[in-house]
Amino acid sequence: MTTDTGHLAGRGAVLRHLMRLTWRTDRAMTVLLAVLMLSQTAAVALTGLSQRWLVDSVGLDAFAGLVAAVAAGAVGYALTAACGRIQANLLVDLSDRVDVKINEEVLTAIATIPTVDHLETPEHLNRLGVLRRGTRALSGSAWRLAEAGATVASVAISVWLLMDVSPLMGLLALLTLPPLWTGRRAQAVLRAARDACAEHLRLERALHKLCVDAGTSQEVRITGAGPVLDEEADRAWTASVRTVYRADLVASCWRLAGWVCFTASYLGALALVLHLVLAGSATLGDLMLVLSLGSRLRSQVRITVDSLGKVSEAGQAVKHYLWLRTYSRESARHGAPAPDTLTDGIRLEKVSFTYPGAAGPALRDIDLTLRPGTTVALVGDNGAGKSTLVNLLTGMHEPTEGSMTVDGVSSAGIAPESWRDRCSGAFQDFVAFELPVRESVAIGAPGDVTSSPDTVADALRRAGADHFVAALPDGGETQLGRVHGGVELSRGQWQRIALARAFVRRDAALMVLDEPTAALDPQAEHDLYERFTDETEGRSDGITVLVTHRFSTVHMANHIVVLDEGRIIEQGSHDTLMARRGRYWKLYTTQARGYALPDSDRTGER
Ligand SMILES: Nc1ncnc2c1ncn2[C@@H]1O[C@H](COP(=O)(O)OP(=O)(O)OP(=O)(O)O)[C@@H](O)[C@H]1O
Repeated sequence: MTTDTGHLAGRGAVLRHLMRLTWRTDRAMTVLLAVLMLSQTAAVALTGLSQRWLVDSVGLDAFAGLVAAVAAGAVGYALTAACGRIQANLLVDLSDRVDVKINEEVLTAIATIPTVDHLETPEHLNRLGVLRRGTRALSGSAWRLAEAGATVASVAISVWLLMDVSPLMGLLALLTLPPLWTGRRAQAVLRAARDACAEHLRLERALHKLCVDAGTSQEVRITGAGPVLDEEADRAWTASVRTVYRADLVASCWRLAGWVCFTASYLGALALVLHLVLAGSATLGDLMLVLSLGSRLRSQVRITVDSLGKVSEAGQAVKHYLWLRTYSRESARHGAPAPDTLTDGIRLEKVSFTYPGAAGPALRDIDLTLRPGTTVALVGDNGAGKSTLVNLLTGMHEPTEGSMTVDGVSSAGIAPESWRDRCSGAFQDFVAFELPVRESVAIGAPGDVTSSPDTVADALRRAGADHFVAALPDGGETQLGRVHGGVELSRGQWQRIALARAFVRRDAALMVLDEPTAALDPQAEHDLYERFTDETEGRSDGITVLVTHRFSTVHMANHIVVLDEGRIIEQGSHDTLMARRGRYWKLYTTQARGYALPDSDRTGER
């Protein structure tokens, strides 16, 4: 009960918020729409009344009354037709604009949640999918509700006029109940189906995207996986269509049942008035009124059912919107600002982490100290937990157990956006920002004064991108990316731009380089890290965390951490770990042996 009340209060708050949003979007149009809606309600009453006057005046031979009735009917009809058309057009336009604002709100909420858990949990992704598809319904929901309210008012007027014929006609108001109730049942069935389809629709979109996306379609074509993916996507689509189809069928049965009740009761009402007319206690005008208002009542109830249906559709989006707001509020952390310079560094004590919904932890009992001014390399087999550890350090995930401190302050007590401002990073799956070169690099420190042309040029140089950028048609101002008619780069060149983006924030407290040179050749990677190590040698505050599988690079790090199945199995300097002849030694010597020249080649060299 309390939950229901809270839920209703939440829905009320969302509705008020939507109304404010509509009002702020266009006040004049909001007022105009409200006036049009009221005019339509008045027009309904006027049309009904005019029909009654008309028949009564014919009976009484009252010419003036006849003219007045025709005039009132004409005004009522004109009002209904004109207002309805204008209202529909304006509503589409205003809803479109409110939709843009709601989308902005939703995307901002999704993007500003400090961690990325919600983007990796299927249940949350389904909710976000339904919400994103439902923003259009949300944007018009306040109007739909107003429309339903106005129609209910016109139903009340119709019934009041009918009661003039006979108080028994008041019972006609009850006619509206079955279609309204069954309409609600139908909507509940459709809502459940939409929720049930979310997973299938998400899968279908993801699979079809793989086939048409420029980045993935090449592999899909070469491997010939297209038809298999297409078939899988079709299966997901068919499952979704079947669910909706079944729900449509059930919903139609509910609606039909409601209208059968309505029609039966209406015919009963007509029979009653006919009986009254024959008995002389009602006029032909009354019969005309019942005929006219009765059929009008039917269209009013249909509009109300439709409007409430749209409100209910929006209600489903509201449910997920409320969840997003609550989730975003509960995840928000307003901690202290991150330290300007690190003195103690980052410490992890007994840290474990389990991905949402995962069976077991990806990291267990991690004890690690990252000292300022050092480069720490994370090594280990695929799936050992290196990227997960990087994600914890940057705040993309929070430890599920243990503690992480930055200069002695718990990471949970530091404002996430402040910590992110102190981090920079380059990744294997980098983003190719299709912007002019300078912007594509400067975006690494947005709003930062250090992103001046000189700083960008320096970052490009450190990333080894200066030579090819200088050769571009407009140098640093060259537009990148063929989608915008710019210059297309090779994957390695794109990766160097991504590295420059990481380097542009020179004062980063934490720089994570998670296999950011996978697209570079080994020599280029070696040169890059050598230059990078030389340049950062004098820096006493920043921490660099490096993930790479190339041991020629790893050995340059001050501290090396070896992970295996989510645990740290060794850590120390290159020399210490080599002397220990443990896993690091084994990995290093195996790779070194792979690069060593056979004796015959050495002889040839000499
Ligand atoms: N988003 C996720 N949800 C659930 N499990 C995940 C997720 N990402 C990674 N994992 C799991 O966590 C474990 C560690 O993965 P992680 O990506 O950290 O390994 P890694 O050492 O970086 O591997 P690689 O060298 O292949 O990049 C793996 O078992 C992986 O299956």
